[in-house]
Amino acid sequence: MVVSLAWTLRQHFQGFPKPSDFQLKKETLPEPEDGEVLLEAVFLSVDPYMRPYSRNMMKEGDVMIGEQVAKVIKSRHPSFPVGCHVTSKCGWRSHWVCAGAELIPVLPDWPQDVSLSLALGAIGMPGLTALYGLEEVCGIKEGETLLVNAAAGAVGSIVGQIGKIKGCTVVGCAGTDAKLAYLKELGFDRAFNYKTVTSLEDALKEAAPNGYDCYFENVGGHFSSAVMPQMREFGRIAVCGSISMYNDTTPQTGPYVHSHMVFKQLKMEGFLCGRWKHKNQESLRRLMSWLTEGKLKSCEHVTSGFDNMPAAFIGMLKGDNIGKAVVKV
Ligand SMILES: NC(=O)C1=CN([C@@H]2O[C@H](COP(=O)(O)OP(=O)(O)OC[C@H]3O[C@@H](n4cnc5c(N)ncnc54)[C@H](OP(=O)(O)O)[C@@H]3O)[C@@H](O)[C@H]2O)C=CC1
Ligand SMILES: C/C=C/C(C)=O
Repeated sequence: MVVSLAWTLRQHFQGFPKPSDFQLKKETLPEPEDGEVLLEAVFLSVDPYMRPYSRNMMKEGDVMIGEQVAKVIKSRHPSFPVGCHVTSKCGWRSHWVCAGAELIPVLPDWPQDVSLSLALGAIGMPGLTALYGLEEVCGIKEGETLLVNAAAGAVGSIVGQIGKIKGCTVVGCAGTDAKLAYLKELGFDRAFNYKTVTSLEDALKEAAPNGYDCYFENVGGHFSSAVMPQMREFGRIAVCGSISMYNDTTPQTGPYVHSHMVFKQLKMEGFLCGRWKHKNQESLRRLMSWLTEGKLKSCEHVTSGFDNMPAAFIGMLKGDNIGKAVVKV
């Protein structure tokens, strides 16, 4: 019998999440039955989607949703022997018993010198999101100008680097000067701090005087309104997220995009990375090749200790992270 720790949602978030919204509980787990395994968390992910999804998918008292890299410590499933690593969507739990069918093994031949935590970042859901947003939604082409916001984060940092791999001019925005320095290290052509520029409109114009062909949208709200007039004709906008709106208590309103959409003949499409899950294995291999060839770099903001899950989540929403925010147990 194993006693697991689990972080639950004590009460729905009102505005910005706070530590008292979470509660740590103990769960006694059964022994694994045939076809099941016992998992022990190694790395847990904290992601922006947990904020909006908590409202739609969870009730108070539920275990926080989320993905982790876990080690199999007991097994009654032949495909998942003791000692192997998997990704599991079992939430903010230290241990879990589940059917093997619910698990995704990490890529076979995972290089020894690549941290398994990247299965939650560059070689995981955020990396896939960046790739699908650019290839499937934007249909990005060599020579185009790409804009990405929240650019130093898990998704944005991969978006910009794939943009460079594809021969584009890449502009990124982020919220600290340390993040801008990181974007330069990654090869972004231009970067600015959206918090300190005197005019967002002028900063966007200065970074790309001829406008943007593709806009990878992570932020939404006012930022989005400033970009629309600066899209080029036949521009494409991949709406990946809108983190500037997740903690709003009253919805933001306009300006509205319609006239720019019409007269510039823009295409704007929201997407969830799961739409292309049939391509994930091939896509993860491609991301791993870029990483091992040195074309793709990955940075992580690692918080130590399962006890610190809420602090890591709140810190990520505040913008503490450069690269992917993860918790190491
Ligand atoms: N559609 C899909 O399938 C998926 C969508 N997403 C979305 O992609 C976006 C990025 O996610 P991810 O890379 O994991 O997260 P990040 O690692 O980028 O972390 C969040 C970052 O958002 C920025 N941020 C926070 N608040 C604001 C604000 N009010 N205005 C502007 N920026 C803000 C902060 O950076 P800074 O210091 O620069 O402000 C912070 O570091 C999110 O919108 C998320 O919901 C993510 C995965 C899948
Ligand atoms: C799967 C993730 C979705 C968002 C909106 O973050």
